[in-house]
Amino acid sequence: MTLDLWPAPHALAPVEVVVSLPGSKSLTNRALLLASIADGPSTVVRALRSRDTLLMAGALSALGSTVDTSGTDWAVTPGPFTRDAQVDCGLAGTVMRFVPPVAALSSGSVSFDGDPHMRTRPIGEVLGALRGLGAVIADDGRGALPFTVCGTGALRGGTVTLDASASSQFISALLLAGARYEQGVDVRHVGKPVPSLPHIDMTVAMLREHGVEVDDADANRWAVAPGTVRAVDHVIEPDLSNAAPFLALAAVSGGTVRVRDWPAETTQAGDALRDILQRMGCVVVLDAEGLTVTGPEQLEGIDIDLHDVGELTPAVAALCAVAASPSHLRGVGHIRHHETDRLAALAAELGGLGAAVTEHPDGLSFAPASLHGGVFHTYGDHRMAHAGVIVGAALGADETVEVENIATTSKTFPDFAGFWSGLFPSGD
Ligand SMILES: O=C(O)C1=C[C@@H](OP(=O)(O)O)[C@@H](O)[C@H](O)C1
Ligand SMILES: C=C(OP(=O)(O)O)C(=O)O
Repeated sequence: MTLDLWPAPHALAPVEVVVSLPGSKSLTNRALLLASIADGPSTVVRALRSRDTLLMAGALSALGSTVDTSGTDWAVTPGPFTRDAQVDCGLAGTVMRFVPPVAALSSGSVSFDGDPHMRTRPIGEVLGALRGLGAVIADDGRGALPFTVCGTGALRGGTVTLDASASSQFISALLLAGARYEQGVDVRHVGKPVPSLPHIDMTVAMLREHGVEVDDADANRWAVAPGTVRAVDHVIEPDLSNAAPFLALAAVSGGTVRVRDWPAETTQAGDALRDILQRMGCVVVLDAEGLTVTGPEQLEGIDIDLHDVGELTPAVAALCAVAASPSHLRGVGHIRHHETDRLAALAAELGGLGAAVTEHPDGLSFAPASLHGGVFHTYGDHRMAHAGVIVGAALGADETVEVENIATTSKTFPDFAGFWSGLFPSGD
C-alpha cells in the first residue's frame, strides 16, 4: 500500500507569526445540538467548518432540523423529529455520544454507525443509561456502534447512574438533551474519576445560557430540570486545543506566535496551554491582542497530570520529546479510547523518530534525546498529525518528518496543511 506522506516544514529560524484560528469543535457541536432542541430558530456565529461539525449538522438534519451550513454563520431551525434516519458519526465522539439522547426524543427509528475505528470507541454506558431513562435501543450487545434508537416521540427521564471514567462525553450527552425529558435527568457517576471535567463545565455553562436549570453542586452528580431550551445565538470562540501546534511552533523555534481572539474567560480545556507552556519555559502573555507565546532558548520538560485536558496530550508529548530535560505526562489512560490509542501511537511514532519515550498504563515519560526524521503514522487521528508537524518543525534542515495522511486534520481544522505551510518562509 502506498502511504500518503507529507513532508513537515522545518522552522530553521524563529517563527514570528500572528494567526486567527478556526472555531472550537466542542463549542460548535454543543451549540448546534442545543439549537436543534430549542424553542425557536437561532444562529451559530462563526461555526467551525470541519468534518466533525458537518457530521453533527448532518445528524441533526437527518433527525428533522434544518441546518444551513452555507455561510460563516450557521442557521438552525429545530425539528420536528418524526422521521426514520441514519446518522454517520464518522470518528466524532461528540456525534456518537451527544446525538443518541436527542434521537430518543424522535418518533422515528434512528440508526447510528461510523468509521471502522468508531466501532471500537466506548458508548455502552450511554446506551445503558438511556435504557434506564426509558429508551428502546436495538444493538448487538457489544455496547458499541452500530445501534438503533427506536424513538417513541418522548422520553421519561429521571435518575440514572453510570460509569463515565472512559469519557466525560457520556455525562455531557445526557445533560444536553435532559431538559427535554419528561422528568429531566439526574445523572450520577460511580467509578474512577471522570476525565476532561472542563468539558462538562462547558456543557453546564451552555445549558444555563439556554435558560436550563442545572444543579452541579455535588461532585459526580448533575441534575437537569425539565423545561424549555431557549433559542440563543452563540458566537464560537477559536479552538484553543487546536491552538496547541501553533503555540508549540513558538516553543520549538524560539520565536513568537500570537493567537488572536483568545478569550479572557473560557470553558475550553485548551486554555490550560497557557500554564503548560509557561512551565516548559515559554513566556506567555494574554492581553487584548490575543495570546502571545515566545519560546525559550532551551525548552524544559514537564511533569504534569493531564487528566482534565487529555486532548492536549499529543501536542504536549511532541514538545516533551524535543525538550532538554525529562518529562512525565500522567492521568491520561482514557485517551487510549480517543481517535486511536493515543498513548500507544505516540510512544510508537515519537519513539520511531528517536525520542526516549516510555509508555505507561496512564501516561508517557520522556528523557532528553536527539531526534531524527522518518515517517510519522497518524492512525486517522488529527492530533497525531499535530504531534508530527511539531517535531518536524523542530528538526534541522537535513532531517524531515513525513506525516502520513495529513488530511486527517480535517476532523477539526479546514486545510490544516495549507495553513501550517503558510507560516514558514517559502522554500521550506
Ligand atoms: O465534550 C467534548 O467536546 C470533548 C470532551 C473530551 O472527551 P473525553 O472526555 O472523552 O476525553 C475531549 O477529549 C474531546 O476532544 C471533546
Ligand atoms: C478526543 C477527541 O475527539 P472526539 O470529540 O472525537 O472524542 C479530540 O478531538 O481530541
